[in-house]
Parts: sequence; structure tokens; C-alpha cells
Amino acid sequence: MGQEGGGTSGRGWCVAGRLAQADEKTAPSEAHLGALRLWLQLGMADSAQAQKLVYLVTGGCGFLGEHVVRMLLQQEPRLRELRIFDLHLGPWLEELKTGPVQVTAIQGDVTQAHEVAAAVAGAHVVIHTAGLVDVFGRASPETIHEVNVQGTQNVIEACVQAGTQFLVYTSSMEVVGPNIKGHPFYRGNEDTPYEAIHRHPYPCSKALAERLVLEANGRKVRGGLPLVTCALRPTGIYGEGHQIMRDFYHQGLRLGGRLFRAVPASVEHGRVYVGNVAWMHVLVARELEQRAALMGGQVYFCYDKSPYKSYEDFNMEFLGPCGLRLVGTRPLLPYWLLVFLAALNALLQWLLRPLLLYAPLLNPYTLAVANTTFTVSTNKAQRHFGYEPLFSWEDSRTRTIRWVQAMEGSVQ
Ligand SMILES: NC(=O)c1ccc[n+]([C@@H]2O[C@H](COP(=O)([O-])OP(=O)(O)OC[C@H]3O[C@@H](n4cnc5c(N)ncnc54)[C@H](O)[C@@H]3O)[C@@H](O)[C@H]2O)c1
Ligand SMILES: CC(C)[C@@H](O)CC[C@@H](C)[C@H]1CC[C@H]2[C@@H]3[C@H](O)C=C4C[C@@H](O)CC[C@]4(C)[C@H]3CC[C@]12C
Repeated sequence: MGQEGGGTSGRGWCVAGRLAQADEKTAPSEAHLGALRLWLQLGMADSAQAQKLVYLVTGGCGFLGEHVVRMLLQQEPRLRELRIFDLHLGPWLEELKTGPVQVTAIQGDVTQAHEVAAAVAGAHVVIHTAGLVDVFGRASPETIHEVNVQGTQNVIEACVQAGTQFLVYTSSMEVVGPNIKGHPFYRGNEDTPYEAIHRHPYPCSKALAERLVLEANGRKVRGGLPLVTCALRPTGIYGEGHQIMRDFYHQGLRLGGRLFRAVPASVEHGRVYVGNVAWMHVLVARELEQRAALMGGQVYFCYDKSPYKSYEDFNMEFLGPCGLRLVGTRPLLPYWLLVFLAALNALLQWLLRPLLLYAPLLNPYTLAVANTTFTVSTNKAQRHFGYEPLFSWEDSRTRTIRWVQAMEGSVQ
């Protein structure tokens, strides 16, 4: 009769947490013991062979980066070591260090080539998500370029010097649009013609960085093998940890549970759940080696079954169940007045900069982007590497609502 418990004792065997007390009749023979030892040795060898890869995630403590890190630990059985490189390391990393995978937190700056080189050395795969996601004027154009472009160049060079063959870059829909002419991109795909002209530092930096990554595909890395790169273009990501969603929620709480419509409901914006974006990164990193000829140098939009809605109506899918109300079936203010207010915000930001950082949600760029339809409809990721969203729309919505509800100050 076995008893619950762990470990082994005396004549007992610990098999899956149960102590199977052996007796004379069931005692294993020498042949059994030999077979068991061989099986364990093969299993451990196989396991060691399976757990052989070193991954590096830059920006691994960010909104998307954290989900990529957790998804890798859940979905990548070949992981031996997971390195998380970020300017700001999160305290939650400590909880990850108790598992079978070696988790190495590296505090570093992608603009510092030597720090990047040290982090990349010995890695088999790099997932580069680090970046300055700033459309609110918080950072200077020079800083945005330095982090997003020079930082990406540093990652590429580090891969070449270290002999790291596989690089996945987190690009953005904004590499395509909306462009400065406000042309809509209506359920387009990776091959849809579109005049991608930008002026804002953020989309310019993402477009330049993406080009560097794609042009690096095929370069010889140390050891003579080719570098295999690809770029993923998420549309507006939402989900647990999304700072802009948090900002909208707190703005609504300050306004007595109300948000005021500024964008027509007819303007469609593509959104994608962070868990599905993370899953696509993991899948691409896994398939890149076997499908290098097909996937190398390619771009893929990140997509799932999230509905096409205006940015504000989509946010209300989560903020509504948390007690907020979007006032107005159409924008409460005329567009010209919104343009004026956005310009006023930009002027105030410039005037106040020596004293404080004033960076409201409404500025000329965010108003233009919010008012321009940009949605994708594609299956390139499915065709090229079998991507299917891991989270349904219903699951993505529920998870996001629960996160908002758990937020400090939530009224629910
Ligand atoms: N959030 C979105 O809707 C969205 C959509 C498309 C693409 N993206 C891209 O996804 C990536 C991650 O975006 P996010 O929304 O998670 O942003 P985020 O700001 O939450 O995360 C970025 C991470 O990069 C780190 N970082 C910034 N500068 C760094 C530096 N110099 N050195 C090292 N680390 C640095 C930050 O500390 C942060 O942890 C970015 O490249 C962004 O362009 C985001
Ligand atoms: C104040 C209103 C006009 C309000 O509706 C403004 C919303 C505005 C802050 C967002 C509308 C569209 C967002 C952007 C879009 O989802 C895609 C992006 C690409 C990604 O790489 C970074 C984030 C972003 C630029 C995202 C930022 C917020 C919006 C501009």
C-alpha cells in the first residue's frame, strides 16, 4: 500500500510523489534496476539535450517583454537559460528564479554596445523588444532615435560578433502608418501598397530599425553561419500591464466615471492582445531555424480575433465593465476644436518643459492617429509558421477586464 509523500526512504521508491513501499514479492530485480537506470540516464540525457538553448529578451521587463518572458518559460521546453535585459529590472523577476530554467536578469542599456555584446554572448536566440514607445513627447527625438535605432544596430552587431544566428525584432504597425497624409489602411496586409511616409520621431525610428534588421538577414555571423532575422508588427497592443489603458481608466475616474468621445465610432483601429503577440514571438523564435529560407528577412503583422472598433470604443470593452461610461455617440467637440486643443497641449508642453513634463494623451500626433483607420487582415503568420492565436477574443477581454478591476483605485 503506498503512502502520500515525496522523496525515498529505506526500501521505498518515490514515484511521482507516492512512496511505493516495496515488499519481498514486488522487490525489483537487478535486471529491472539496470533497465530503470538506463531509462533514467537516457531520459536525463534527452532532457539535457532538450534544454539546451539560451534566449535573450531585451526590454524583458516592459509591457510586452514581461509577457514574452512568461510565455517562453511556459511554452519553450528547449530553454536552458533565459536572459532578461532591461534598463529597469522588475521585482517580479525574482519569482521566476525558482524553476528549472536558469533566469538571468541583466540591467543594461541597448545604447551601450558593450553591454549589449556581453548580454548576447552565448545566446542562441535574441528577441529584441526594448524600445522607447513615446508618442507623447516625453523623450527627445534624439533619444528616441538613439534607443530605437542605435540600440537595434547594437543588437545586430552583437549577434554577428557573438555568432548568434536568430534575431526576432518587435517592430510596429506604425512602420506602415498611419502616414502623415492621414491615408486610411483598411484591413490591409503585409503586401498592401501604402505610402509609408512619417515625420514623427517614433514611427521614423521604428521604420529605420526594422529596415536595419531585415537588411541584416543573411549576414555571416562569427563561425560563418548566416544571421536569420524577422520583424513582427503588432497593431495597438492591449492587455494586462498596458499603461495607456491605465491612463484612460484613471482619467475616467477623475471625471466622475465618464470619458468623452473624441473620435468617430466609424474610425477602425486594429488591436491585438498582448498574450497573442507574446505567443507569436515565441513561435517565430522556435520556427526561424527550421524555416529560415521562408521566414528570414520577412515581416509579419501581429493579429488575433480582437474586433475592429474605434480606439475609444475598443477601450470601453474593458473600461465599461469596470464602471466607466463613454459620453456621446459622436465626438462632443468639432474636429477643428480638437485640433486647436491638441496644438495648445503641444505648446504648453514646450513652454513648461524647463519646469515639468506635461504629456497629455491629446496631442497633434495622437489625434491624427486616433482619427485614421488602420486595421489589418492577414494570415501570413499562419501560412508561414502555423500561427494561431493562443487566446480567444473572449479570453483576452476577460483577462484584461480582471486586470483593470484589480487596479488600484478600481471602483469594481
Ligand atoms: N504597446 C504597443 O501598443 C506596441 C505596439 C506595437 C509595437 N510595440 C513595440 O513593442 C516593444 C515593447 O513595447 P511596450 O509597449 O512593451 O513598451 P514598454 O515601454 O512597456 O517596454 C519597453 C521596455 O524597454 C525597456 N527599455 C527602454 N529603453 C531601453 C534601453 N535604452 N535599454 C534597455 N531597455 C530599454 C524599458 O525599460 C521597457 O521595459 C517596443 O519596441 C514597441 O515599439 C508596442
Ligand atoms: C485623446 C483622444 C484623441 C484619444 O482617442 C487618443 C488615443 C491615442 C492616445 C491612441 C490612439 C491610437 C494609439 C496608438 C496605436 O494604437 C498604435 C501605436 C503603435 C505602437 O507601436 C505604439 C503605441 C501606438 C503609437 C498607440 C499610442 C496611443 C494612440 C495614439
